Amino acid sequence: MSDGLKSDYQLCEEIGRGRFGVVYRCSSAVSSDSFACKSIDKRLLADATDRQCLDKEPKILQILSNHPNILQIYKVYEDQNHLHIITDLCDSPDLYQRLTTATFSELDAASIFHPLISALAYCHRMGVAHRDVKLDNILFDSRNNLKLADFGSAEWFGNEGRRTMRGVVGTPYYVAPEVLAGREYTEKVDVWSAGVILYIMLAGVPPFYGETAKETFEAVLRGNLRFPTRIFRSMSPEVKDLLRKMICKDVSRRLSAEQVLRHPWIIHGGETRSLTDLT
Ligand SMILES: Nc1ncnc2c1ncn2[C@@H]1O[C@H](COP(=O)(O)OP(=O)(O)OP(=O)(O)O)[C@@H](O)[C@H]1O
Repeated sequence: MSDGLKSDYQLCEEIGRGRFGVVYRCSSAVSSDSFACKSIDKRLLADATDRQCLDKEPKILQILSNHPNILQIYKVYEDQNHLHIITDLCDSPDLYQRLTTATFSELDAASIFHPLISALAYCHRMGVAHRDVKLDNILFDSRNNLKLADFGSAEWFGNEGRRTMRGVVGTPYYVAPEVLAGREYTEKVDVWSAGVILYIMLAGVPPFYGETAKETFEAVLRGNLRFPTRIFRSMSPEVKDLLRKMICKDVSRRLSAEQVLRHPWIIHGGETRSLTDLT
């Protein structure tokens, strides 16, 4: 273990495991505050692409460190076999775990969706596309603050005069059709994925799915958004309007994250139904 890490933090119990390493709870030797330490085993990296992702994530997190809803990075230590990244500790259930027990009312969904979209708007303002927005990457700290995490697939756009990206990344249910089609794409792929998340929070099922990954991809490529009456009967026209404008195949008509922040459903915190009823 790196000497710096040993003197600055005390490693405690394991709290999770990913493909490349282990996440531990740790406490600061100075303040005793709790953090997470993600220890990546460099020997598990298969190739140069893995190594690139690994190097990129802390750099991108450092650039984005000023937003309250983006996982903050505090320190990086490297030794011969490991990279140790100290971040906010998110020890409340993630959004995926929260959705295994219940779907959300519009009000509850809005209270989660607003910080998520504000984090994405900030990423886009800073020239970063997340490219893997999904339920399991939406974490919560012990005070229930949302923290957007896992920038391993993120990419800079808009630098060197470039505005578009290429490369198939993401996760089947959430990925935007232009990514699957192998076309050039923009940061609006994150808006599509965030729309899918909002849909899942309200409906309990993704808007596009199939028995296999291939069938799911085909459904995404068709991009035929439906609101089954059985599920959406009681939902406001405003939230359906927002979903249509986010999960929109035509990228030029799809809202930007900034525009989503100004949509009436977001401005009224998911309370548009009662406002509509009053008028
Ligand atoms: N800051 C954190 N606080 C608390 N738990 C965390 C934190 N970061 C990650 N975890 C948990 O640790 C586990 C492993 O996370 P990690 O980021 O290494 O891998 P992953 O993104 O889940 O998977 P993979 O890297 O294999 O795609 C996850 O289940 C996650 O919930």
